[in-house]
Amino acid sequence: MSDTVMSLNNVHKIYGDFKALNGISLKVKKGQIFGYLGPNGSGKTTTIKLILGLIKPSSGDVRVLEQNPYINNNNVMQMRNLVGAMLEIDGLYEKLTGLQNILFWANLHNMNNQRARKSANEVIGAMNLSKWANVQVEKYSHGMRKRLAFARALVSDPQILILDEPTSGVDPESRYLIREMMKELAQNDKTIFFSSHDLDEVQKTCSNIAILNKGEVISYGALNDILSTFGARKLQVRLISVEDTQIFAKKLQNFGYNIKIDGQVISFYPKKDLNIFEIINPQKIVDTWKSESSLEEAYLNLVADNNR
Ligand SMILES: Nc1ncnc2c1ncn2[C@@H]1O[C@H](COP(=O)(O)OP(=O)(O)OP(=O)(O)O)[C@@H](O)[C@H]1O
Repeated sequence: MSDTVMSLNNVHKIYGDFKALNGISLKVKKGQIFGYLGPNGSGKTTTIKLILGLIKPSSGDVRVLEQNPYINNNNVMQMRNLVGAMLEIDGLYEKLTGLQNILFWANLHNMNNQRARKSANEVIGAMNLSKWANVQVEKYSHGMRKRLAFARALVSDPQILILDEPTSGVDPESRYLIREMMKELAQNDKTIFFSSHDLDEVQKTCSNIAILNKGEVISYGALNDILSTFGARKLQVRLISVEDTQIFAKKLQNFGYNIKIDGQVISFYPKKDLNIFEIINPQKIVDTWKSESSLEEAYLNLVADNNR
């Protein structure tokens, strides 16, 4: 069997006359923590719903563990038992306790009572919710609900976890717990696919990413490859005076560049055809160098380039 556990091949999703996804192709391999990024409305949740079989693609092929998740047959039912999910709307039952919510889910996954109880207590403990296990969910804070929804996704010991913005709006403690749990799962060969707007988090957690913009994948691959390709493009220029820094900054902005100024240093991502010595007197430049790029810089510039 191939080590690809999920794939999308030229997937389109059209709502009325609006193209939410416009030919997405992706592969996610076993053991990867795969970050799915993109501005609001770029199609992340739509992709996640397709992967979970909650909606049907307009065209193209979606596979999870070699199955088409939208079809109902025995193979797909078995596949679903190997997938844990956490959506933005958590679907927790308010009047049930945290433990009851998880046991209910375990029951849907056909776990026997003994295994369900053991596993439920473990995942509740791992998410630091043991003291709240017997409290109704309506009394939980937002961060606690997120941790409980994450625990619920884990209870059946899934091979694949699909998470839609698992850490949005949670406190640093919950964020840390969820992040560390993701890393531990990946070390045990589980695969995690999650959408996020938290680029720092994605940089700390993911092995692979895809960046989506307006329903299209604009960057996709190993995070380190994307950062080093992008970092190689970042240029820093130190000028001899604050005044010269301002003049150079203005010229670059007139050319449409996003720049960052730190004292007398300007950093930006030059296009191939730019010769900086044609727009600033070389004698005004003290030094130029290339430097590392953060995911945030890579993301902002990739999306801006794509929107131009
Ligand atoms: N059922 C629907 N009917 C019509 N349009 C929809 C439907 N669901 C989503 N869309 C549209 O498809 C686009 C993609 O939505 P989606 O929720 O996938 O974006 P997203 O990347 O998850 O956004 P966010 O970061 O804000 O959660 C949006 O423009 C949205 O309005």
